[in-house]
Amino acid sequence: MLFERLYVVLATGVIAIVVLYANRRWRRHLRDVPGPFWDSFSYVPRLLKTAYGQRCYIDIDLHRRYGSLVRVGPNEISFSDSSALSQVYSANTRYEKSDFYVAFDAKGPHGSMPTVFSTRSEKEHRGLKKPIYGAYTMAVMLELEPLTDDCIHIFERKIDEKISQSRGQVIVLDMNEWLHWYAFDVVMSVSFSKPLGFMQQEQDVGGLIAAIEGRLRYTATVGQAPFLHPYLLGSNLVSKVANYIPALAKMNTSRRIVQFTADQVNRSDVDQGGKGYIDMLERFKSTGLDGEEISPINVTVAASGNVFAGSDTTAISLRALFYYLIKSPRCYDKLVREIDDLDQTGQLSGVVRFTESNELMPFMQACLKEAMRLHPAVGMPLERVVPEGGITISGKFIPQGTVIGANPWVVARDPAVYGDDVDEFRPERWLEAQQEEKEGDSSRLRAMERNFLAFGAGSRTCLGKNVSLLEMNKLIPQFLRKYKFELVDPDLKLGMQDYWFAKQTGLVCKISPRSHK
Ligand code: HEM
Repeated sequence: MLFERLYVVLATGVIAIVVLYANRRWRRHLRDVPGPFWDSFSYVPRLLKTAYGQRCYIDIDLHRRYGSLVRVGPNEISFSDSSALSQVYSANTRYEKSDFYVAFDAKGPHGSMPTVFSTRSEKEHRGLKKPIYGAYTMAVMLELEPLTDDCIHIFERKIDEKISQSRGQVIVLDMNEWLHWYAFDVVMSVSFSKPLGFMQQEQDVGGLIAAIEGRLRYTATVGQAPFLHPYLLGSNLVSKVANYIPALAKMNTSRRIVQFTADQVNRSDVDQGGKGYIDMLERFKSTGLDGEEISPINVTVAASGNVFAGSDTTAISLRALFYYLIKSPRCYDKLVREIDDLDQTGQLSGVVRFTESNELMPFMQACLKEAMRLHPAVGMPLERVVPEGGITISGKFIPQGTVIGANPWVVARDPAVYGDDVDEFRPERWLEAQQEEKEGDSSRLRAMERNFLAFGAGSRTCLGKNVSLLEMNKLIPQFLRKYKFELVDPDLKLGMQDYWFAKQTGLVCKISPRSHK
C-alpha cells in the first residue's frame, strides 16, 4: 500500500516535470525559433556554455549556424538583425535590462543595491544617472587630462628603466597585465585623485583585479539562470559560508569592492584645494552640478561603478589594438607614419594630448574603432525584456516578457554591414564610410555605427566612454612614437576568458626604444 502511494507520488512528480519542460520547450511563438535543442528545454546548457568562458565565440558560431534569431534558453533569444538594434537599444527605450544584471547589484552595508549599470528599471536608471552623468563629460575629462599624463609618465619611466637595465636592448613585458595596471591607475586617478599604484608596485594592489575577476565569473555564469542568485551568493547565509571556502570566496567579493570604494569616498588624505581640477568623486558628491541631491551611499555605489567597470574594459580595448596592429605590419607602419609626420612638424606635445590624437590622427581613430569592432570588451548578449506588445524581428513575432539580446561580438561581424572581409583588421573601412558620408551617402557609416555595440547603445550606453577614450587616445600614439612593439611569439593567437568582459590572455611583447627618440 505504502509503495503504491509512493509510486503514485513519484509518477505525478515525473509527469509534472515533463509537462513543465515540454511547456517551456514548445512555448507559443518561441517553439519554432531555431537553436540547439537542449537550450530550449533547460538553463543547464546556458550555464555550462558560459562557465566555459568562450561565450563570444559560441554565440558567433550559433548565429552562423542558425541565422539572425537563435533560441539560447527556454525564454531567451539572441538576435543579430541590424534593423532591430535601434529599436531595442534606443535612448527612450521600453526594453528594460533583464534579470541577468541582478547579480551585478552592489552589496552595501544594508543589502544589495542596484547600480546605474545593473538596475533593471529604466525609471530608476534615470534617477541614478541624473546626478552623476555630468562628471563623465569630455569637458571634465580634458580638465583631468594631466592626471592621465602622470600615469603615462610612470609607465614610460618603468619601461625606460627596464630598457636601461638591459643596456638599451629589447625588453619583454607582459602587456596583458601592464595595460590593465595602466587602465586601473588612470581610472582611480580621475575618480579619486590618486592612482592606486599598480604600475608603481608592478602588482595587483590589494588583489582588486582578482576580486573583480572572481566576481565576474560568478555574475556572468549565474546571470544565465538569475533565479538561482537568491539561493547562492545573493543569500546572506550562503555568502557568509562561502567566505570559508576558498574557491567560492574568490567570487564572493562584491562587498569588498564596495568597501574599497567606500574607503576612497571617506578618504581624508586628498587635498582638493589648489589643484586646478575637481576629480569625479568630488563631482559626484557635489549637489550643485545638476541641482540633484545624492546620498552618501549612492555616491559610493556610483563610484564603485568606476572601480568595477573602468579598468578591464579599457585594458581589453588597448590590448586588442596593440595585438591587431602588431599582427598587421601594414597598419602598424601606416599609423607610425601618421604619428611621426605630426611629431616632425612640431604638432605633438611632450605627452600626446587627447585633442591632438582625436583631431589630427584619422588613421589612429580608425584603428581604434576597428580594434574595438573586432574585439568588443563585452562578450555576452546585452539582454533586455520585450515590453507589452511584443516585437517582430526577422519576420518573427516575439511576445512580451521574452528576454532578447544582441552580443556585440556577433553584430560586429555582420558581412552585410561590414563587408565580406568582416573578420579582417582593416581600419580603412571606417575612413571609406566617412568619405562616402562626406559625399552625401551616409547609409554605410550609419549601419556600421548601429552595429558597433562596443560601448553599448541607447539609454544604457557606457557612461565611462570618455574616460576610456582619453586613456586610449593618449597612450597609443605616445607609445608608438617612443617604442617599437613586437610579439615574443609572432604566431601568437590570444587566449580568451569571456565572463562578461572578453579578457585576452598571453599578450607578451618585445619592446625596444625607437632609435630617433
Ligand atoms: C573601452 C572601454 C569601455 C568599454 C568598451 C565599455 C563598454 C560598456 C558597455 C558595452 C556598456 C553597456 C552594457 C549593457 O548594456 O549592459 C557599458 C556601460 C557602462 N560603463 Fe562602460 N565601457 C568602457 C569603459 C568604462 C569606464 C572607463 C567606466 C567608468 C569610469 C565605465 C562605466 C560604465 C557604466 C557606469 C555603465 C552603465 C551605464 C548605464 O547603464 O547608464 N565604462 N560600458
